[in-house]
Amino acid sequence: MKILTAAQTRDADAYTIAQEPISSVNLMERAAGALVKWLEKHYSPDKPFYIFCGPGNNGGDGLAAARLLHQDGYDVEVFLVGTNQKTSPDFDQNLQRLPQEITVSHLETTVGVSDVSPLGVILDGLFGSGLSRPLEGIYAEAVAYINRQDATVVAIDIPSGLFADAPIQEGSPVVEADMTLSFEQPKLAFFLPASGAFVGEWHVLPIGLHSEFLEQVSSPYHVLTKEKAQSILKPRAKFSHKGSYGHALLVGGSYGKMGAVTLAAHAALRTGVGLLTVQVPQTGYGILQTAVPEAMALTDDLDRHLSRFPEDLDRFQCLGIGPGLGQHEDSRLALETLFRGQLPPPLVLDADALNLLAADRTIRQHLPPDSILTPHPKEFERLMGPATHDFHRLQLLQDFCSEHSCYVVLKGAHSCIGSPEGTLYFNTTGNPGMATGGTGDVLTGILTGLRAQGYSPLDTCLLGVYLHGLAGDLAAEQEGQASLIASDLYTYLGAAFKKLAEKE
Ligand SMILES: NC(=O)C1=CN([C@@H]2O[C@H](COP(=O)(O)OP(=O)(O)OC[C@H]3O[C@@H](n4cnc5c(N)ncnc54)[C@H](O)[C@@H]3O)[C@@H](O)[C@H]2O)[C@@H](O)CC1
Ligand SMILES: Nc1ncnc2c1ncn2[C@@H]1O[C@H](COP(=O)(O)OP(=O)(O)O)[C@@H](O)[C@H]1O
Ligand SMILES: [K+]
Repeated sequence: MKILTAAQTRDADAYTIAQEPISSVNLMERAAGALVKWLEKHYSPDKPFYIFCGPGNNGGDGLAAARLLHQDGYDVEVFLVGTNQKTSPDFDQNLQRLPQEITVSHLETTVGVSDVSPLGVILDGLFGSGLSRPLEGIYAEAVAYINRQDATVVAIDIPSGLFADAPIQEGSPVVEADMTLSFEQPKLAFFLPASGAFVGEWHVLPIGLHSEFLEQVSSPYHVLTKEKAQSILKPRAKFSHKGSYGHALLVGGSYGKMGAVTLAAHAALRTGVGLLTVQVPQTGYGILQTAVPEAMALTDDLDRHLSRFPEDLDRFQCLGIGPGLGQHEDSRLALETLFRGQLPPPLVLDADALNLLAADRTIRQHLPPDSILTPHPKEFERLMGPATHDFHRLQLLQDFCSEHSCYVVLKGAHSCIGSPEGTLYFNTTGNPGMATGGTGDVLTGILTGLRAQGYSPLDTCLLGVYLHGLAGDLAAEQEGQASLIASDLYTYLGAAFKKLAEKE
């Protein structure tokens, strides 16, 4: 699913109005209808609704929703905020249509306005994708008032005060929504930490924008959906054998960090890879053979850290390097020798492999094309320097992928996969239970296992990141988020594969 900019959304709107054709006010009616249908499904008529409307079409949506909820027997109160300035024509029309019985207050100030019922629902229709500058005056006051209330806050289209596709200044007024109901497409801001924190849970409500426009419009930003991940998944053939599913090599582990490569090994095996070998320093031999009997072990000459890669790399279809590797100079030299030598098998690089890469710009120039890198934001910062804001970080991600012809998984609540063409995919699975040590190592194992099976680098990232998050969601359903640990992710990977394969 594409993510459109605010300007593209306006164009989609205009195209639909002209081509369907439908009047602008009827398109608003359709949006409000979708909104109210969702609200009525989730909130019973004993919940009072407090609807805050600004001067634009977002306020118009709020007014239309007020009328529809009222018609269906809900108790509705409307607050008009700063609407003594110029209002949009569709706002005006919906204000005229508002039934007389609905209480309407014009807010000039929130001083003295009593609190709403904590059992009620506030609909935030102050501003939508038309926001052009930070909120001030009565708008900022209304945002502060909404944020003080204990009622559930549902934002229409986007929390007021957020820009759909641009950063907000720190401390500027933004509605803190529990839920955001976004028309037709999610906004880019939903996926990024600084702005996404205001959005709460979000849902997309289709409002029938013209499919022709949505198909032909070009956007570098995509949502990684279940359908997309499902389309990548390959079934296993009846007469296949372990030779059909690739041989992966994981290289990592050092004294005190054998757990990382062990987690990755379990995860690689659970992706269905045919064979797995793990290269560890000597201290790791017994640990690995005991913890992961399905994997073959190779040992380094050294006891506590790695200093070389196996000679016969050609027999592996993917090489995953990094979990627990450490940053010893010997390991850095081994990486440099690997990069400067014959083209190695496809690579997945994580953790200390990335830190070594960041510390030495000359090896980075030899990064083999089509490699997969999986930094968290701090590792990414070491590679690319600090970003001034989340949107800038996306630009840096695109620059890195295109400069090095590689694929980067920038990990986070919505992990973002960048490709050399500049396309970015935002993941939708996963939960905060996964913010615990070792979950990134599991991802490295998953990606290494999938890549060894012949998935393209992009498909490996999309399928692997989706499954990793889905395994986390299934694990959290059973174990809860706080108690989730990294090994739960590979334990639930089988269930994630099954769930992904299910047709709805
Ligand atoms: N295609 C769609 O997605 C549809 C969108 N609709 C709604 O329309 C909204 C967009 O409507 P608008 O473009 O009218 O945008 P807004 O409702 O966000 O209002 C923008 C208006 O407020 C002014 N403004 C912007 N920032 C301001 C600030 N900081 N202080 C004071 N005034 C400010 C602008 O000059 C403009 O007049 C969407 O978010 C959605 O709720 C629906 O009604 C219909 C279909
Ligand atoms: N709040 C969150 N919501 C969803 N996924 C998360 C969240 N926090 C972390 N994750 C996921 O957990 C993994 C953490 O990886 P990483 O930071 O490398 O951990 P480690 O180095 O301990 O293995 C990433 O895949 C990331 O996307
Ligand atoms: K809003």
